[in-house]
Amino acid sequence: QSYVVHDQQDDPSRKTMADKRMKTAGRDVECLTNLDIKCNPYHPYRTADGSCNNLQHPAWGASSTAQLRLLGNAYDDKIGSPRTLSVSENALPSPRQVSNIVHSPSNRTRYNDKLSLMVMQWGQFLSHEIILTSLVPGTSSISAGHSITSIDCFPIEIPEDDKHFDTRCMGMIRSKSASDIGCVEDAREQINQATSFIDASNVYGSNDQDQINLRTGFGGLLRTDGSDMLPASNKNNCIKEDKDDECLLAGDTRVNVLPSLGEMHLLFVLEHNRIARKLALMKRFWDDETVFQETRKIVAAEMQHITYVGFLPCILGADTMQKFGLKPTTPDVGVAAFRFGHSQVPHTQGLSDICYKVTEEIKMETQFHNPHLLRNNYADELSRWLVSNKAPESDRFLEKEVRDLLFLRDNTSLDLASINIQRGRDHGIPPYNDWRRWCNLTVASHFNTNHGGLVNHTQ
Ligand code: HEM
Repeated sequence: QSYVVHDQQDDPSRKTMADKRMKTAGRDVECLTNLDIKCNPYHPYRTADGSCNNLQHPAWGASSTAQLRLLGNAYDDKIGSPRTLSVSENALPSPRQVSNIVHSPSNRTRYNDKLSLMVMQWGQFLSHEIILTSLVPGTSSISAGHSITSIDCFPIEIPEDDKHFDTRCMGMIRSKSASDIGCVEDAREQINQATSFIDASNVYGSNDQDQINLRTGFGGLLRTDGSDMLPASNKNNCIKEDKDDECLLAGDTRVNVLPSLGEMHLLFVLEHNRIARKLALMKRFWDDETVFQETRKIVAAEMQHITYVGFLPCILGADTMQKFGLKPTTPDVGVAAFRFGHSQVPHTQGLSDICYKVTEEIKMETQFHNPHLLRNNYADELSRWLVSNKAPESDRFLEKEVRDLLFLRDNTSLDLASINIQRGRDHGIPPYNDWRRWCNLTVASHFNTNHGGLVNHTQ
């Protein structure tokens, strides 16, 4: 293979797109269409935003494009109104009520004897690699504000007899509408801010500006804090202990959500720099851009390899892998199928010593948006804990820490199961039985929950 380097900045068509992205960086996203993009067919590397992967359809898989559907939408009005708002007999139960009956943890967590917690952690890291659904600007789905002022608020009703929450309402904001900003016509669609390919965009960012911010500009290296830790971010998206405290910066904004997720980001930044240093020694005439792009290519290939050789067979099984010829993930997975990993989330963050003995188990609810464990040099201990402890079974149960105590702060928290259900309605995802029909399965008339609940609520 020849390593001809085309400087993206010298390519006028790329410049136009980079300029457009620069304008939007740090602000609300715009959407890209095939018409916006002019590709250089000779450019040897993936673009930062995933455009031009397919020269005939340059926007396919690019960041800031509308998400696709396998089945048509199931909005109440077929345009964008969630089914739950229906006053007809089709009105749906509160997601929290469903969550209480279906997803409430069983007395004892079932563990999978074959899978370590790293399978869960890779799942989350990978899901952030291929999907970041834009929310309505200026809001955050994690804010549990109870005042409903905007049509984009989509709060979750909490039943009066709820055992955990004493308020009647859990805040949720609708995903941004791609239709509202002219990305698509007709019905409401959602936007993916990440590239859809496994191209390590969660390590390198999903647009030109983010990628530039993450690079040192010399030796092809990515930025660190100078001592093998992720660089500091200027955003306020984590818990700060004092005014000088800083959150972590990575290619995906969710890096601070949990220390074990941040640890995966750190691992890949260090891996990038390890390879870049070796390449720079071997190819002394390569400039920063060439070392960076060649290393990025190798790191993305590593992520693909881990996903297809390690992760997917654990999740899908060898037969399904064979049957579908290792097919890449399909549309709709982000809001529907891929959230299966929420049931594999454990109830702690743990540390293991060099003999892989667990030395500490820390309550999960103290660790959300709290990067201090990682920053206090526990990265190795966290990694050892992830690879040597069993993952909870992938089932319908979510641990209390994510079902009652998600993002706990000032006595306010959220339920991830309720949010998943409500998000499905927000996106107009068709009901369960439509998916069973699509998979050639029989239609279910009730959930056999062993709790005696939810019969006739299969809509
Ligand atoms: C480790 C603890 C985890 C926490 C605290 C967590 C939390 C969250 C939250 C708060 C959301 C946004 C919900 C919304 O507003 O709709 C979300 C989305 C999502 N999660 Fe998780 N999650 C975790 C693990 C996982 C795992 C293990 C997987 C997969 C194996 C996963 C896959 C997803 C996917 C695909 C989305 C949708 C992303 C998007 O559309 O932007 N998560 N998660």
